[in-house]
Amino acid sequence: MKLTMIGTGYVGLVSGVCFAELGNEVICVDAAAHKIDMLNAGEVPIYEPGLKELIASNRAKEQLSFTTDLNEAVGYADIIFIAVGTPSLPNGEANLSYIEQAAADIARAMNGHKIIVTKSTVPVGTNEMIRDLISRNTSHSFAVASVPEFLREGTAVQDTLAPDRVVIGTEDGETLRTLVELHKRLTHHIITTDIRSAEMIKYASNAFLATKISFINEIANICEKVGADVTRVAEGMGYDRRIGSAFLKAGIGYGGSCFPKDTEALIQIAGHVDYEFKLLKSVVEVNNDQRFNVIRKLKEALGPLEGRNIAVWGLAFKPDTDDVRDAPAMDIIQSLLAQGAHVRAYDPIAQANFRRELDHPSITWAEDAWEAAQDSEAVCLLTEWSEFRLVDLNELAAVMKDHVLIDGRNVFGPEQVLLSPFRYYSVGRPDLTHLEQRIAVRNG
Ligand SMILES: NC(=O)C1=CN([C@@H]2O[C@H](COP(=O)(O)OP(=O)(O)OC[C@H]3O[C@@H](n4cnc5c(N)ncnc54)[C@H](O)[C@@H]3O)[C@@H](O)[C@H]2O)C=CC1
Ligand SMILES: O=C(O)[C@H]1O[C@H](OP(=O)(O)OP(=O)(O)OC[C@H]2O[C@@H](n3ccc(=O)[nH]c3=O)[C@H](O)[C@@H]2O)[C@H](O)[C@@H](O)[C@@H]1O
Repeated sequence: MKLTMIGTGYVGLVSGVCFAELGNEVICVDAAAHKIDMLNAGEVPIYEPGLKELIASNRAKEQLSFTTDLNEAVGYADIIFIAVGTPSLPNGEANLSYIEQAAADIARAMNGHKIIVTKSTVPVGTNEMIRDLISRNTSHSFAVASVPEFLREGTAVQDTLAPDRVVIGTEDGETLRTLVELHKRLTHHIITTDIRSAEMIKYASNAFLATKISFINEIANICEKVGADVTRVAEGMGYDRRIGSAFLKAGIGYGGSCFPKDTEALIQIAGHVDYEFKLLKSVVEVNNDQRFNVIRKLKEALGPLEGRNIAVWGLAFKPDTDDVRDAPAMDIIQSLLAQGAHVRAYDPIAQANFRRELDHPSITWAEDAWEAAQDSEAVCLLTEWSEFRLVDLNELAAVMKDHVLIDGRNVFGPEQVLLSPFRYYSVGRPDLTHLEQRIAVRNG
């Protein structure tokens, strides 16, 4: 089939490339000329494992191309996917201006019947708004559908080629058959539904995953006070198939371009129909506070932070991405700076993106984890990049001025910590900072 993808962010680019990989002819279009220039030069504007290779092979097969010319791209295809951003407005609602612009652009460029599919995460009712907007601006026939995207950054290619499910919301039978045909090689789990339910499935899924994270983070906070180990608690809960083990990793809270904005947007969607989503409001509140446990633990270990050298390992909101949108590291570093600390920051991939968002004379940008730790009094591990797991804690201690380790992602095991001089703070695991407890753990 001939497909056009509007927007070459994570969703547009990865889905476009994966549809090409399945044998479709795909044009990806973006209004940002610098992204298209990069893609045409063989570069990839985002860091996503496996993506560069797939782009190269599909361009070589002439299955995939990139352009800024939306007229040409819309004219060429049978199915147009809208994959533009839907960031938060200051009040938490989704900003639909990119969606409206894309819909208006499509309407003007149409040259015959088109299927217009929204992949972007949009509030319930948005596809109907898109249908109205397009019908006011074209005389050609068309159908709309909602096919929300569930990929995760860092594993986007495998998530797209082998999704848990595909949701197709449309009220048009022929459109449904075409979209099922397009997606059936990806999974047997194709859920077909009305448009409004499809739109809601996306928000409900992200909100539920965010709820699991805030839930386990609260359990972790209680574990710290009662002397239980949240990693064992999560394991014990996760074997119950009704609960499941995924998304029960306690840490410094969720970040990224989606959970924070989509939870806020769903609270607003509910509010517009006079429903107060109390549970989700608490999920957000818990998440917004969880990251500051890092600061509390630092103060417990070091006292006032003014003039202290604090190393920060990991700036991306999760490993295997260079995305720093709503990364917990942003708030944590701002808080450190506000308290007069010197920050020595390092991330293997996301450092340049982070620095564009937040730079300060009191931040030293390190070339590697060791340089960040040099002469520091504490290391705060905020993103669980695999290279951090391999660090020998005794070698690390040797380059530091004092030995505080705040492990925001529970990367290190008690056996590594017990043999090191660190005053170690994890999330929801038994306190290893006092000698008697260390000896008790060591003796089993
Ligand atoms: N990032 C992710 O992992 C996921 C994102 N989503 C949703 O997918 C949507 C897109 O997200 P991202 O890919 O992260 O967005 P993004 O903001 O990274 O990229 C959107 C792209 O669309 C382009 N664009 C905007 N208006 C345009 C127009 N009228 N014509 C042509 N290009 C235009 C922008 O220049 C930009 O390159 C959002 O609604 C998001 O919530 C859904 C699942 C996963
Ligand atoms: O709508 C979206 O954009 C996407 O949002 C998330 O994907 P993503 O944000 O890429 O990454 P996740 O792996 O979900 O992680 C989100 C955040 O939660 C945190 N997290 C995740 C899992 C966990 O157990 N604990 C935890 O703290 C991560 O560190 C990260 O900060 C969803 O997982 C995707 O299904 C969805 O498509």
